[in-house]
Amino acid sequence: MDIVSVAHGVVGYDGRPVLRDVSLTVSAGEVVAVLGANGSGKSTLIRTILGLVPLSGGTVSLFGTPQRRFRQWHRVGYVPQRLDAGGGVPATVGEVVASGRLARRGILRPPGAADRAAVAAALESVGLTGRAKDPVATLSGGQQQRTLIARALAGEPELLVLDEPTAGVDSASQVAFADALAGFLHTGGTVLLVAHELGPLQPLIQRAVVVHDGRIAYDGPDLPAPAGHHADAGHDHQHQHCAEDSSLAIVRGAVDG
Ligand SMILES: Nc1ncnc2c1ncn2[C@@H]1O[C@H](COP(=O)(O)OP(=O)(O)OP(=O)(O)O)[C@@H](O)[C@H]1O
Repeated sequence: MDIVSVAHGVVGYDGRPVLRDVSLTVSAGEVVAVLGANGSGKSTLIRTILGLVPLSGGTVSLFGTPQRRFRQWHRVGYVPQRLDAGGGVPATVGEVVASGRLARRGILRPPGAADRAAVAAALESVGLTGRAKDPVATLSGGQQQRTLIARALAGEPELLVLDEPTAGVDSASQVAFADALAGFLHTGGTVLLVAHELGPLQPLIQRAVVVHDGRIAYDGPDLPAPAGHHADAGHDHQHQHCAEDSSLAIVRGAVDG
């Protein structure tokens, strides 16, 4: 079954086209990375799939249901692009992760054993067991990102959508995240993620979709080769041009051969 299906999707902001006739399907159990240069429309594509940005043309279906009629949002986990952790979130790690259960249990019902077990399993899967009582603000950026991933996993989704889950994240957290993702895949999950650099995620990715100027420029199994020192997991800061170069290399490869 197609978990996600976008057909001829057109999206614009204030009349300015950002996605132009985009079609994409993601099947059950697939791990698809959306790659492309800054501003190419990657975030817009996944936000459109989630119904956070309206289509001005085309259709989106989730789990075989047209998005406008889709109500089973507990089947979808979403980790948005990380905000710079400036302000400090006054919640504990445990509270943030537990909030990922709300769509499952309904706000009025107190958490039960299944909720607590799911939260504990999610914390464990990202390597944050023991940090549940710590305020999120006391964690490193990478650990905060892991908290958000645990929050999404706690909802026991079937589809996980992540916007640059490893951007600017320390290498230990990248590895912890890759392990969590492998565990999620083992349970039959489907993953759609936006990435600039794949790093430790690379072995898990089965398919790359390259967005270029609001269109799908490549969709297939070839992933960008890790480039030189950029491939080093300890290489922490973001090099946007690297992904762009890799994407263009893929596109050229697709055109040439
Ligand atoms: N809410 C918004 N309102 C107006 N324009 C927007 C909005 N969000 C994104 N854009 C613009 O749409 C274009 C595509 O943005 P988008 O965030 O989808 O790209 P991206 O490929 O995810 O980029 P990045 O890698 O920088 O996250 C950009 O020109 C961006 O400035």
